[in-house]
Amino acid sequence: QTGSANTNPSDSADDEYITSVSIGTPAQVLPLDFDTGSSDLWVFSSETPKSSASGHTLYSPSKSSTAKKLSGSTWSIEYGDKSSSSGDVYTDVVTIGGFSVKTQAVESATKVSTQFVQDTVISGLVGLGFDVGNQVSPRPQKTWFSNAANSLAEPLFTADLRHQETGSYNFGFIDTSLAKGTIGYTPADGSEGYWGFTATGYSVGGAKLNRNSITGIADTGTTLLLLPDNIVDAYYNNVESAQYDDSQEGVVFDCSEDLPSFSFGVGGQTITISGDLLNLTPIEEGSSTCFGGLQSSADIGINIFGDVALKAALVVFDLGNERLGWAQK
Ligand SMILES: CC[C@H](C)[C@H](NC(=O)[C@H](C)NC(=O)[C@@H](CCSC)NC[C@@H](N)Cc1ccccc1)C(=O)O
Repeated sequence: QTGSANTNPSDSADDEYITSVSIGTPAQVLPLDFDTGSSDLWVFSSETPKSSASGHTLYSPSKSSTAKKLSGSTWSIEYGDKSSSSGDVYTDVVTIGGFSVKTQAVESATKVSTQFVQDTVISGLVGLGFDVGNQVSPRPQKTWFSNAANSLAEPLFTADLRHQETGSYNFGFIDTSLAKGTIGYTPADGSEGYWGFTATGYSVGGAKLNRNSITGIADTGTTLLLLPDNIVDAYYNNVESAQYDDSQEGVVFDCSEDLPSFSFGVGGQTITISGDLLNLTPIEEGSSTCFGGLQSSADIGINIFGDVALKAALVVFDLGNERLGWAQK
């Protein structure tokens, strides 16, 4: 068995990618953010305070004949951007891309931070990280993918995120036609719950890759490519108008400037992110100053290959072999 779900950018800056997920009987369809950087499936629900829930699609367990309260279980999660949510837990049938998991832990939010309240394009997250990262207590729950893996043709999923167009999350198979290049595989370290890996080097503007390795995580739930200051500086030294903008908390530049590409080595392949993909968006509607897709990871303490990097590739999250595959698109 396999599954295939379309995913769409949430806005003109590709801030998030939205995928429809069916929960319960009859199906309640919610727009969710698939997040390989976390391991909890949580949703806005009938239990979310009305003041926080307005504008969001809600899951109502009471309207699902297959919903069961996981009594005594609660969850609470904090994200790198200081956003957070918490609540209680149900189990219900969850269908993604035509594949159903009958008894999936669906974490219902009784509290959500302002970032989520304001982000009305999504009604929750589907954690696609490793189970060790799940935050349900007293008994941690499995992710949807972990529950599905044994029934899928292959215990893997792929992410094909695209700039301003529809992409896909495929489960149980690799559609190699989505990529131009060969898939390069490298070991994945799931010990922290993330999809951790090491890139073997990098270069700016198509130069030969150096051999300075970069260890980080592949995180579909993070918009940017977040790397160490020395690499960020090496890149923006090639962008004449680049400067750090305190209010934007990042490097900005003239939207009219042509940006160099950024490449990194992984699994014997080279992934090149075009300059266009590294110009994320004007800092505000109609501005001629643009915000960079590559920013510093110094404040977080971990390097994050977020959507800006993932958009350049077909990425294989191979749980069965504990490895990540990357192919140029
Ligand atoms: C460092 C951040 C906290 C403290 C840390 N939490 C994490 O690492 C969580 C699981 N993952 C995340 O905060 C990040 C990975 C950060 S690596 C430190 N990914 C998921 C995030 N982008 C999800 C999201 C999506 C849309 C809107 C907001 C947030 C922890 O629990 O220890």
